[in-house]
Amino acid sequence: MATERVPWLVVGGGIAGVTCAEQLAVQFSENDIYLLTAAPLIKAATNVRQVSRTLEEFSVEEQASSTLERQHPNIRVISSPEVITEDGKHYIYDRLCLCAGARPKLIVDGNPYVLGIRDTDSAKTFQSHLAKARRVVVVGNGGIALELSEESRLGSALGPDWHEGMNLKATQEFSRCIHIEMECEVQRILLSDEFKQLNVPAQAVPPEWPVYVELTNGKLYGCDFIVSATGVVPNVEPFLPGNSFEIGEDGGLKVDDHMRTSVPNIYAAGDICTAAWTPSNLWQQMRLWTQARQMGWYAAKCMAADHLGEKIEMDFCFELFAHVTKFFNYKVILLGKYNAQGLGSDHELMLRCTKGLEYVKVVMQNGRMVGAVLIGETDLEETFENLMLNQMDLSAYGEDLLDPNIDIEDYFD
Ligand SMILES: Cc1cc2nc3c(=O)[nH]c(=O)nc-3n(C[C@H](O)[C@H](O)[C@H](O)COP(=O)(O)OP(=O)(O)OC[C@H]3O[C@@H](n4cnc5c(N)ncnc54)[C@H](O)[C@@H]3O)c2cc1C
Ligand SMILES: NC(=O)C1=CN([C@@H]2O[C@H](COP(=O)(O)OP(=O)(O)OC[C@H]3O[C@@H](n4cnc5c(N)ncnc54)[C@H](OP(=O)(O)O)[C@@H]3O)[C@@H](O)[C@H]2O)C=CC1
Repeated sequence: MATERVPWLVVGGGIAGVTCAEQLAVQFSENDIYLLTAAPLIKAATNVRQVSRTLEEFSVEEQASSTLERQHPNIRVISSPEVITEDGKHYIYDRLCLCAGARPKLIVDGNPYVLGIRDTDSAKTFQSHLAKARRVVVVGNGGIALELSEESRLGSALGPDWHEGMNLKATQEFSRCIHIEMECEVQRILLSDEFKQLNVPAQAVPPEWPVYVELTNGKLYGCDFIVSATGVVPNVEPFLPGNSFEIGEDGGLKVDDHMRTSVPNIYAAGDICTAAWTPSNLWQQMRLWTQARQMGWYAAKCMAADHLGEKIEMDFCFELFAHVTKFFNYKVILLGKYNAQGLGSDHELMLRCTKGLEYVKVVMQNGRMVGAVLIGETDLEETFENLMLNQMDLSAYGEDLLDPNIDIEDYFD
């Protein structure tokens, strides 16, 4: 078997892997950085804009690997799926960072009527199914479900604006309405033959669909196909044989505050990893593009620091959870414990809403602001971010905090 010794090896051409390789390439310009990826195209963050101390916006571009190699002449991209690659080459590394992402967690595996959306190929499959569909059932209540309900049109993980430029049109009948079933789960999925054996009266559910979902609230819906938008599972399997990685509860490779896995000299970043350090009170891991970039960058800094025997502080971006995105064409900013995650009943909520314009929710605990959801052009992100980072006691301000007649920015300057 051909063996090559490489100082720096990064696996995965998604945002975490590419950011990590780019950072190493800048820091060690005299070394070759090897980026190994299964897909022919890589993902790069472009037009990065710092919105505030912890919030950043950027576009994600799918690029040929040659573009990355042109920008960083010391990066070598190898299109192959393993550290022992398909063509039999064996890479021995000094330090390795695993950034192989995650895949959709489907409600059932192996059912041809149940689709997940992750990469360009799965989005295309979804698009072709949708073109012929009269009715689609979307299972889940997260990012993808929200984006799908927004438009009845509808390699590496897709990300912001993944549906732009895709003709995601269903048949006319489907375009007419969105029906939401709350507080229930899918009990079972029936193919049309199985459904027929139930002898359901025709007027209750017209027996004309290829697949049916039975919900825990007793309702039964027929549809052309089901989208399982129910989160992701980290892609750890290819790396487990022969290694003793510690695995987190959510199936990711556990990493410490230096992005180190439990195996010496192997780091991990992005969707594949589980943050196993004690987090700041205002940060939580979510498998997002933003965090993939931050972790990829920070992993490279940690690999470099360990190599040089230097100390490194936890990066500031892990102080406060901050995510900016768009839903229904509204700017959406999520800060800190925006959904009162982990706070139990020990919190208060304050709301301000102007229909069609803005929605502001803050989460307070012991008079301190610990989380916020800002929808629309509220212009409050920087002030709220500071209030959360400072943990200033705001009890005296009460509901004035959200009074639209008070210029809160001046107030706390
Ligand atoms: C439909 C959709 C919309 C999304 N929208 C948003 C959004 O608006 N905002 C946001 O912040 N996040 C969004 N996300 C989440 C975001 O895309 C992911 O969190 C992010 O892309 C994770 O980056 P990553 O680099 O860790 O993994 P990935 O982007 O999945 O990259 C993994 C890379 O590893 C390679 N790979 C996998 N296995 C191997 C192997 N065995 N050997 C070699 N290479 C391998 C893959 O080919 C790929 O290049 C969205 C996700 C989806 C699916
Ligand atoms: N604009 C953005 O920022 C976007 C981000 N993304 C990211 O892409 C990834 C994939 O998105 P998505 O699949 O929507 O994942 P998310 O993690 O966003 O949401 C998964 C949803 O599925 C629900 N769920 C989990 N298991 C089941 C089940 N068995 N039956 C019914 N519901 C279930 C969860 O409910 P519960 O909460 O109760 O557990 C949750 O509401 C995520 O990392 C997401 O953050 C995707 C699209 C847009």
